[in-house]
Amino acid sequence: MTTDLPLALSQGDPAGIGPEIALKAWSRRREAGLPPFVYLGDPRILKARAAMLGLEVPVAVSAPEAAVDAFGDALPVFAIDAATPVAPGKPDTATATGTIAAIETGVKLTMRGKTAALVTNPIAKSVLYSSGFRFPGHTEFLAELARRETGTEYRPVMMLACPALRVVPVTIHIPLASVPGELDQALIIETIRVTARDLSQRFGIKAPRLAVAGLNPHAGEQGTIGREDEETVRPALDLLRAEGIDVAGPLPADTMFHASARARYDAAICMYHDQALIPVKTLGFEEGVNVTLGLPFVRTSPDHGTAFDIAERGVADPTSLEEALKLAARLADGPGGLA
Ligand SMILES: NC(=O)C1=CN([C@@H]2O[C@H](COP(=O)(O)OP(=O)(O)OC[C@H]3O[C@@H](n4cnc5c(N)ncnc54)[C@H](O)[C@@H]3O)[C@@H](O)[C@H]2O)C=CC1
Ligand SMILES: NCC(=O)COP(=O)(O)O
Repeated sequence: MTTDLPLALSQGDPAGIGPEIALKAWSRRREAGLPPFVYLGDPRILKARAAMLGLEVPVAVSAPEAAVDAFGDALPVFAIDAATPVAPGKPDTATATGTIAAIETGVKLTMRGKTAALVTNPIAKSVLYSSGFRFPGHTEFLAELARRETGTEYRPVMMLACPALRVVPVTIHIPLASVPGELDQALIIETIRVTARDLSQRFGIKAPRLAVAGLNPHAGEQGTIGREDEETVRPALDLLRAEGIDVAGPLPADTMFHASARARYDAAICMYHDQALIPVKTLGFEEGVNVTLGLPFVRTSPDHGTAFDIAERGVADPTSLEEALKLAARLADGPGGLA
């Protein structure tokens, strides 16, 4: 990373594995070649987790401006008071305020030039929803926080990437039964435009090749197995081709993800969450990264969730977080990324 700014790393759900993988990543900073980062969260929770798991990590409360210098000797923490006890593996709505505050702080620091990019630890959507949080996930919340900073509306697009595959779900965290109703040409067109632009401008892929999955089995089999692929997806792709975007499809999703099919595109555009995330997590769960396109700043995240089931055990793998930190630093530096 050429910038002298640290990355901001939000705490995520403190009852999950976020604190543990942050501690482990810091411990592996030299061998993993990690850029400096400042953790946004409650230092007492981090210290308690380190002690519980037997991780010898010094934690130093630090302003972002001092974090790069501090990083060699201690894990710098920009303190956000959680004001509530946390039990690993036991999600609690009372922690939502601190979780949300860490994300808000990360956006402010990054958009105001104090940190180079934002990396988010996983949140449990259900915990935040039960506290009244009205966004489906980070992706949409970050666009709203960016709008509050600049007054501009952003179209956030989720992309997950591992060395073998990049995927973009057009619809994200909605019930499967709602997908056909939510899919429309405007959503498909906007999602693909943002993907093509950011793959080119941020990832340095000059003319991105995009493969678009149909919604239905066999991409609708000429309209005989569902009408959406002919009536919604295909016309959207025709319009994008007329704009010069390299899109293939709608393609049968079941034959898009084997090795020789993957060699024909730079990203797969999928119609719903699991159509996109099953292949990418199958091919690269350990090193997969979630990156939000369409924002005026860089945001990445590990591909996994809060893993409450292992939060007490000390067995969480920090690799995906480490890859998210490295990708955030590369993207903050300019075009590069996983290309
Ligand atoms: N970026 C984010 O904020 C994300 C948040 N989530 C949230 O996470 C919560 C739990 O979701 P799940 O579907 O259970 O997925 P999960 O990824 O938390 O866990 C799935 C399985 O993978 C294991 N696992 C996950 N990360 C691991 C790691 N680093 N090392 C070792 N094992 C690991 C878990 O122990 C579990 O058995 C949900 O509330 C969901 O909303 C899920 C994905 C992304
Ligand atoms: N399944 C991906 C996921 O839950 C991440 O969502 P987000 O919080 O990054 O919007």
